[in-house]
Amino acid sequence: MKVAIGCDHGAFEYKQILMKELKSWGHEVKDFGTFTQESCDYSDFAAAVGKAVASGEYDRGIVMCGTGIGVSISANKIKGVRCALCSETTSARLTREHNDANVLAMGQRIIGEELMKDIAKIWLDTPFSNGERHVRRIAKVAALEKE
Ligand SMILES: O=C(CO)[C@H](O)[C@H](O)[C@H](O)COP(=O)(O)O
Repeated sequence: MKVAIGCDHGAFEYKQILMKELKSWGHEVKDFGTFTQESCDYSDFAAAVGKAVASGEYDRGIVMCGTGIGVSISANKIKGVRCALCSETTSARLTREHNDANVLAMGQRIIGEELMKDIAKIWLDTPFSNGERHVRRIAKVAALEKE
C-alpha cells in the first residue's frame, strides 16, 4: 500500500519508528514531515497528508502529534478525508470496517510504542466491510462536505 505519513514535533520519534515498521510490512512510505524535533504546527503536516490521500495519490495516511487530536481535527478539514483518532486496537479495526477511515491519527504522549505499532498494523490490514448501511452512512458524511 502507498502510505503518506506526517507529524508535528510532539510525535517525531514515533513517526521515525513507525516508518521503519511500515516499510518492513511491505508498504511504500512517503514522509511529509516534520523532519526535526523543533516546535512546529500540526495542521501543516496533517493537511499535507490529508491532501495526498484525498487526491488519490496515496492509499492511506497516518498523522501523529502529542495527543493525535490536533492532527485529526486538521486532517478532517480536507474534503474526502475520514480521519480516525485511535488509542486502542478495537477502534482501529472498527473504523476501517464501518467508516472506511482513510487516515489514522495517534498521539505519542498518549499511547505506548508497541500499542502504536499494533494499532497501525490492524488499521492497515483491515478492509472496509462494504456493508450497505455503512456505505449509506459514509455517503451521508460526504454530503456534509457540500453543505
Ligand atoms: O494538538 C495537540 C494537542 O491536542 C498536539 O498534542 C500537539 O502536539 C501539542 O499541542 C503540541 O504541544 P507543545 O506544547 O507545543 O509541544
